[in-house]
Amino acid sequence: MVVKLVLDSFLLAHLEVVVGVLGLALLRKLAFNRYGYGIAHIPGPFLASITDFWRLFVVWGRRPEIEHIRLHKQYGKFVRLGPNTVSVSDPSSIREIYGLAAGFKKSDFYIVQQTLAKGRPLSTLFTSTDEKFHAKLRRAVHGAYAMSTLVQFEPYVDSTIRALIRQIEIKFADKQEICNFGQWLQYYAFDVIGELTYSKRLGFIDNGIDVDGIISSIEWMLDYASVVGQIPLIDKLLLKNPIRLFLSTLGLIGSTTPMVTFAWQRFSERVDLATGIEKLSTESEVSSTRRDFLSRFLEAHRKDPDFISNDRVLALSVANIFAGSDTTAISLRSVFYFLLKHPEELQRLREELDQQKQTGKFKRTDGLVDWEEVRELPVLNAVIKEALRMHPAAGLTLERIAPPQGIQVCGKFIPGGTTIGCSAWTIHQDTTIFGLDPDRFRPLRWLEASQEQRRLMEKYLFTFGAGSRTCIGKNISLLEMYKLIPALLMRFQLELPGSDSEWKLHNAWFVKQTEFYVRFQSRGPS
Ligand code: HEM
Repeated sequence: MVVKLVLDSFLLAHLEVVVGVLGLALLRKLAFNRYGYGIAHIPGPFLASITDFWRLFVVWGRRPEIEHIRLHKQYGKFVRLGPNTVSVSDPSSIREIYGLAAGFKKSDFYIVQQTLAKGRPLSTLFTSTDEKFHAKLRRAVHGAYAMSTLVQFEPYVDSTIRALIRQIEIKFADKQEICNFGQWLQYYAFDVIGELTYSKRLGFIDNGIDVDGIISSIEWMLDYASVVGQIPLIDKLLLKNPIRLFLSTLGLIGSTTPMVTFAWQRFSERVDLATGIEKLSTESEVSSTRRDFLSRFLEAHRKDPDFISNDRVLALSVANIFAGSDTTAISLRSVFYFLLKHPEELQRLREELDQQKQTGKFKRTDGLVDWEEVRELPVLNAVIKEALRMHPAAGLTLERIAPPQGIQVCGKFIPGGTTIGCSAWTIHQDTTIFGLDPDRFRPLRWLEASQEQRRLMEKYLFTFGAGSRTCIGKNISLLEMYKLIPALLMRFQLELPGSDSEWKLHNAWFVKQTEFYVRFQSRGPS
């Protein structure tokens, strides 16, 4: 009490001095931010150079990709986005930053995305920032995602496509009701991941609902992580504050993320938690032949139980759901939306598919197509690549930390510890690679380009990232897209409710589209 009184009277008597000292300390910090990190020569907004709150607010505005494109147009290849943060939009920097031996590691932005399991952050394949640990984990499971396993995954994708078609027929085709197609594509992406991971559709499509609120919980997490991830320290005061985590480990408060609860339930339905071995139930009699992700992760567990522990198996499944569902839904929405906005492109694709069908190239009689039949179709290829270029799912720079000794990027020295990265949204605007009209949806650019130009366009398509942390699920997502798009286009006539219908975009790390409505009409039996 006495101490407080003395302190109060001191503060009152010396208020100006106290304010002056604090002001000086703040100025010193701001000056250090601007000049102390060794990147003062990199241009960018003044506010960005003195405080990370600038980029936090840009991201909070929910359209940072527009700001990033604008800034690169104004300042060139290098833009300073924070006191210690740089965005690069030169395609040749991709190899330098993300290359296998480049020596960069993921930034703390990814730690903010770590979901919690009983108060412990889960370090997954996607969110791990320890590159050695990551490399070992990736080696242990990469076979599960290899191109050669795709054929074994096809039946799982087929059954989900059939379920989606059935629902569209029942609810929307030839009816007045307009389909919230964006949402159904999300149900599709979640159910496919469920099928692939657990051999079990999770019920998004069958029930037409967000099962266990899992989609909205991921949405909440992305909203949070995208903003807070700009100043990761804030996460330690909020979701990952030590007191909260401690109380959660004691079970006094619940902090387990719904996505983890969800993955854990699926996991414990299949695995005897005491032994870590798959349960033998009538349903899993097929387990000897079942080759879904979970059984592949459990195989890795049997090979190296210490490293691939039960928790790691859980983390691997969570990474699939987190990284593979929204991203695929976003990409599918882009394909359909851009096609519907460009009827001549839709027509070109329809003609390609109809011709394949009429000439007996599609063997199946159930209206679906096999991966082998569609993976090389030129127009389909061009449409998908162009949609992935126009609207990459990840809407911020893929942040990395420069190695301690510093490094040259595009001829510029970047000091060790600098956060640096490229965003697909700015890379894909590069006119030297993608042509003079990069903001137009023009699949023909992929067909008209010379062999050399196409090679460059493919090389610098950054939608799936690059290097050691490149998307491990790319083949799976392509499988999901290459099979669904023809199946729907051959079965239905799709149109936007009005010629001026526009989707809405919300960039919370993943650039999600909403209000994408479509009318369906049957095209007759296939
Ligand atoms: C069109 C759909 C997809 C897009 C656009 C996409 C995009 C990306 C990107 C950009 C990264 C790199 C992130 C970074 O460097 O910061 C990534 C990593 C990853 N993706 Fe995908 N992804 C898609 C589908 C999938 C699917 C279907 C799965 C799972 C089956 C998946 C699982 C992962 C995982 C586990 C990582 C982390 C890989 C690592 O660090 O080793 N993704 N994805």
